[in-house]
Amino acid sequence: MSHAYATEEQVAVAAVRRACHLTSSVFNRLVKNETLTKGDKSPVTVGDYAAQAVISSILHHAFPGDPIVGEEDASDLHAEEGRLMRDRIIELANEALTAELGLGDSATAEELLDAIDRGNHPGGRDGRMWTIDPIDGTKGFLRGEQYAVCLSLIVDAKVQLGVIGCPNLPVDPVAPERGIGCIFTAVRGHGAQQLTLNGSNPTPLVIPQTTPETLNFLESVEAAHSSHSFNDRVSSLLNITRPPTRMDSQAKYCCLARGEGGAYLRMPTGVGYREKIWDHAPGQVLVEEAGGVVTDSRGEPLDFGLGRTLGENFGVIAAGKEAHSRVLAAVQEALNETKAKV
Ligand SMILES: Nc1ncnc2c1ncn2[C@@H]1O[C@H](COP(=O)(O)O)[C@@H](OP(=O)(O)O)[C@H]1O
Ligand SMILES: [Mg+2]
Ligand SMILES: [Mg+2]
Ligand SMILES: [Mg+2]
Repeated sequence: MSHAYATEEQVAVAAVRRACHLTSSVFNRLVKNETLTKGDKSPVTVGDYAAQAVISSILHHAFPGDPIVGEEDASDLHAEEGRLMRDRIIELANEALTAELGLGDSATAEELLDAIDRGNHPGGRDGRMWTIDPIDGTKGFLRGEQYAVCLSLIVDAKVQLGVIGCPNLPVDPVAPERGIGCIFTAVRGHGAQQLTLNGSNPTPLVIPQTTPETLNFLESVEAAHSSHSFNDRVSSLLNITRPPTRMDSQAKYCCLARGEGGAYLRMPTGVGYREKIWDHAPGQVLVEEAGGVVTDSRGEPLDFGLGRTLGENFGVIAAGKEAHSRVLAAVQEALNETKAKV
């Protein structure tokens, strides 16, 4: 790890590992009153809050001056109704923080809620900032399917480091006996790799060439998050015969980076939703460092300097270089068809 972000990468992998152990152990013990519905109707669990507290505390310890753009905030936990959840989050976060990192005595409830709220940075074009998505794909997490613990370092609006932990993802899709649980890391200019969940056995990742027979789309499970019907249309324009692979979270970027699927296509459903930077920053650097290309549906790069969101939603196309240009052309053809209809 001889590069400018070696310390950041080491700290980020340690933080993601800790959070992955926390979330997978929480899943087996999750009970009904440990999930809330946020203002935008999306779910959040004690696992999301505790994992953000852990990652934010570890980052603060190592890089006290760095701002954080984190998905969660502790506002729903201050009220009396939030007390049971709050106690559980504190217990889980302290278990994870004191386990092996030697961060000293247990943190107080106030310190951990502050750690969660340190994720309130507005983002922007200048300087260093971290993004945390403590559980990406909370719906997948609740179903016992794919989810990801996602961390990135953005410097002057460019993602320099991405670390994604996927506790439920098979280590090797064609060798199920190797078990589940992987961590993916990428540093701009230094490649992408997959590690085991305990941080060992680094394997470099390079996206292979695809043909229409081997190409298929990776897409969200949730129809509300991206248009399944648009992807169907693009598939038929490209003569893709394999059905799409539906999977929650940035595990889609990880699978793409190691040669599964061939293209990740996420087109807006038309409800005016703005994509969040923490849902794409680590995936973008991972796919680019594995030799792929990530753009919106116009072929423009994603802009991580606009704030907490990517701005107006033109969707996301991620694929290997050659597949990307074919998919982009088909996406534009499908968009033109839609325009011609209205
Ligand atoms: N209407 C919408 N359109 C696109 N993305 C949405 C959305 N509503 C929620 N999301 C985002 O979709 C993410 C999950 O992506 P996917 O569908 O690929 O698993 C969620 O992340 P969280 O689960 O971290 O909240 C959330 O940020
Ligand atoms: Mg969420
Ligand atoms: Mg997310
Ligand atoms: Mg999340």
